[in-house]
Amino acid sequence: MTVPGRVLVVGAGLVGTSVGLGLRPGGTDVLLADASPTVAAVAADLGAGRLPAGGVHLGSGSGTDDGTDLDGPPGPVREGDEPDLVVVAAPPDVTAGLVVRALRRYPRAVVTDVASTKEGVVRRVLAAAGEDAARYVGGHPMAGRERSGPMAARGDLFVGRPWVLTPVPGTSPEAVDLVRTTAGRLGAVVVELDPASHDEAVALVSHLPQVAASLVAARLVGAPGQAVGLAGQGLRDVTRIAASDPVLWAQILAGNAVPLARQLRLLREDLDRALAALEAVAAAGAPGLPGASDPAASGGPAGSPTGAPVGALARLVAEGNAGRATVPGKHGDAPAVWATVPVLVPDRPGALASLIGTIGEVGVNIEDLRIEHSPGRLTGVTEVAVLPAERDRLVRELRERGWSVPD
Ligand SMILES: NC(=O)c1ccc[n+]([C@@H]2O[C@H](COP(=O)([O-])OP(=O)(O)OC[C@H]3O[C@@H](n4cnc5c(N)ncnc54)[C@H](O)[C@@H]3O)[C@@H](O)[C@H]2O)c1
Ligand SMILES: O=C(O)C(=O)C[C@]1(C(=O)O)C=C[C@@H](O)C=C1
Repeated sequence: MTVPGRVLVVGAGLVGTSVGLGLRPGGTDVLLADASPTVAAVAADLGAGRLPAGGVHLGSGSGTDDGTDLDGPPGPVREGDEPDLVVVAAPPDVTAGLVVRALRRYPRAVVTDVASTKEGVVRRVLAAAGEDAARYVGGHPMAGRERSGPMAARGDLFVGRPWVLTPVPGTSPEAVDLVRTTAGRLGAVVVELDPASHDEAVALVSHLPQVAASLVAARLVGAPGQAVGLAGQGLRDVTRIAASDPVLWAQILAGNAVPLARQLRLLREDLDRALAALEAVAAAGAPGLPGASDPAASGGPAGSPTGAPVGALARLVAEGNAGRATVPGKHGDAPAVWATVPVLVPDRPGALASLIGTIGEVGVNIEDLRIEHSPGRLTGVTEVAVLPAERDRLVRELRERGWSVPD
């Protein structure tokens, strides 16, 4: 197992700074470079690494021999600045170019990237890098946030998350090993896939959800304030990633156009099914209202919605249940089915910390935690997710300690 002693991160935004923050505590010497010197300086201030002596010169063509001038001559570079591994964490449209320049600049280094689509990047690197391409390993951590830049970075961003590597025939096994070890040090779970299979997979699990979230959130623009003011947790859950960077995501979606279009066509068929069912319900008259068809005639209890269109709606939601149950839990485990314990928490400083402390005293592990914000209210509901076997004991212990736990 090889471990990189020195890592150069090119692109010190959300992902690059998170890589630095995650590697530094293990003793890795991390160098930071960014097209924006201010971004690189902020990332260094946050503790993600150090700036190479002489400043940062990326793509300037100036030939400054300071270790991060990717247009400079091949190494040796300034002593203490030659990396074992270069992680390109820049936007997808400049990734392949930066990878190729890093391979030329550092003839002994392994180079990887984190771009969200892989086939186009890998193809461009193979076409331009010649035999240097053996030292390139395509990569993609399946972890991120809806915010960009170093200030949003977190050292534990990759813990328990899949990190896809896309080596091709000709990739050096030593290079794969180095990147695998580095991702492992960041707490990620490495998965190897060919670039096309990766792109197919992320079209479904990452790019389709982004488009769906953006489209749902866009419906809110211009909606009556009264309607938006009623929003509960459902809308927040579905639209979190709609706050993502439009320029970055335009590149990601365009870089995976064919697989994503395939997924969207399938979604359109499902939308058409939902529409047809709703239109059929409407045509029959809303149940329980004047003009509604006689429920008894269709075999249902009085006042309840009945019939094939309603069955189609239930099927739609049930299919969603089945899909949701396939989503893995923490650390890439099998799908997690946790029990939820709702607790009323007073809206005052320290109340949540006190609840968490109590649960710790009771000896129950918190698998997940969700806080329902109720601005202006004196209490909020905190949903504590625990293993099902622990649920009843936690409810009992919390009530005994004076916490309000609704049934
Ligand atoms: N945001 C996510 O959730 C996420 C998750 C996994 C992978 N990714 C991928 O990671 C990469 C970076 O995304 P991010 O979210 O960290 O974006 P970001 O905007 O936070 O950071 C990108 C950084 O790259 C810098 N940059 C731009 N052009 C450059 C160049 N030519 N040379 C050096 N630096 C340059 C920018 O100044 C910026 O600081 C993208 O390829 C993205 O597809 C993103
Ligand atoms: O959690 C988020 O905010 C993300 O969208 C992260 C997410 C994803 O899971 O789809 C988004 C894009 C990246 O390429 C990898 C991860």
